Amino acid sequence: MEIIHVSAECYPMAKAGGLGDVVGALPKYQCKAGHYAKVVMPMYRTKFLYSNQWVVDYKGSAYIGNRYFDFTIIKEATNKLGYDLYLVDINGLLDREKIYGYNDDTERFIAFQIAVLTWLNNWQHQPDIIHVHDYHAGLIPFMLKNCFAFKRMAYIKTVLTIHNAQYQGWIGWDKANLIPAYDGYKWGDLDWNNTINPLASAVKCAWKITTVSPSYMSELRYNSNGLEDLFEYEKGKCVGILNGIDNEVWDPATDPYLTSNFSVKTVDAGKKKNKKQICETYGLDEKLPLFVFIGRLVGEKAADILPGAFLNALYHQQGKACYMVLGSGDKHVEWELNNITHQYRGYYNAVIGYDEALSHQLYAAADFLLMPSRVEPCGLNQMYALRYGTVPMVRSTGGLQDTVKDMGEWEGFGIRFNHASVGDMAHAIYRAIEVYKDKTHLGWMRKYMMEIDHSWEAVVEAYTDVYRNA
Ligand SMILES: Nc1ncnc2c1ncn2[C@@H]1O[C@H](COP(=O)(O)OP(=O)(O)O[C@H]2O[C@H](CO)[C@@H](O)[C@H](O)[C@H]2O)[C@@H](O)[C@H]1O
Repeated sequence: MEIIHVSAECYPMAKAGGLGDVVGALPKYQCKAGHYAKVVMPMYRTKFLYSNQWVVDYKGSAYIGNRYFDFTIIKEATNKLGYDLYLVDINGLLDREKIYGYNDDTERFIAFQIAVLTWLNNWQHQPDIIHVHDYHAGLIPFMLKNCFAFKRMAYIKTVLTIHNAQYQGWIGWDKANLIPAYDGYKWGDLDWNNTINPLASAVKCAWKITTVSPSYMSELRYNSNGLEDLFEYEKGKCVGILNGIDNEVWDPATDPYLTSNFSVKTVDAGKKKNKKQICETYGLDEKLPLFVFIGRLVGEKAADILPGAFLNALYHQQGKACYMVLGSGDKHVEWELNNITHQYRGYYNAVIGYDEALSHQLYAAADFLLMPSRVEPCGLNQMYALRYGTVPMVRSTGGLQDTVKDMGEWEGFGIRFNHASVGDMAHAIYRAIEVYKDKTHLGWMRKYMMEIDHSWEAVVEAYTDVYRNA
């Protein structure tokens, strides 16, 4: 099948979180399975753009509202990612340093979607599937079905994958003219609660919907930032498919970012070397268990409880553990997390920012990875942790409960807790410090975790079934 993935992120071109990881890997494994998968995304000014070769694939123009714009589609010249990567260059709109966070993000992503459809409309043939990811590409199913300019493609099957339903891309009706002319009777397919809601529109118009774990699929029917009734109504076309991870990128045996590579057989010694390097760099005690948090510092990840939880643990478990944070997001949380560094030197450190290399080093060095998420559609961090022999400590929600079994259960290998609260985290940290003393148990868990298969190879077939059903 020929599949076009449309997304705002794709690793290694541009990544702000897990969306980038998934869109960067799934097409590669679909191609390996015999499909012809491609990715099209905005052209941001990233390092990957400047360090690779590109060829022009298409030049076109379109309108967004009454603004005329030219665009160019360029293609990575060597197929080095294992699939064709296309970038949409719209001068002045998409060619920026960051992916999100501009006042005109609405215009940017609508123009991106119009450019993608204008490009596809000029193909001689039609792809089998247009696979859109999250709300940034969420207007495509509506535009294909209802915009006069794209009618020729109205029957191309569309699949929406929801990585995060918290963000829906709300647009006021005063900006409705940004969407190309469409059949006016169909305005309801754009609307949710008197607002244009790109995610809701995609849920209504896509032929099939997937979420990134089965538990999250059920959760959306009672917790989806206002779309609960819609998910209940559309449940017939929804499927939950647990994400995979790219075992080639995330492999402790070959990971170029690590001080010392290791495998299942050498995990204890390998982790020790990586931990030593991190502890030396960040002034921590390598003899103590190392707890790490990596992620966006936002409410969904329960980042707001981290400062309290760390202070509590640092006080009550004095001298028994070290903690390290890598993340960015809410400014107040960043400030609080930074502040602890001065109070508990030697036992705690924080790097505020985004650092891909350091994230790999931390998965390898840590003994425990904290994920107290309030909402976690799938979660990739815990799967990376498993692969690097790091015990995940997760709140029982979404994909976290689909992938982590508490060590109190038969063949359990992680630590689970029920509430995103300082109390629950304190208890979880206490349990972790206890198990750290039992080297036999810890060693068994590490080896067991590293052998769990979360590869994309095992997942690709589930997506193929969804495409076939569409
Ligand atoms: N400061 C930093 N420096 C370096 N790396 C950092 C970083 N902050 C985050 N990362 C990296 O970003 C990724 C985060 O992925 P997650 O899946 O945990 O969360 P996210 O909420 O972004 O993804 C959403 O989409 C994914 C994919 O479907 C779902 O798994 C998830 O539940 C959903 O919320 C990981 O690769 C992590 O290492």
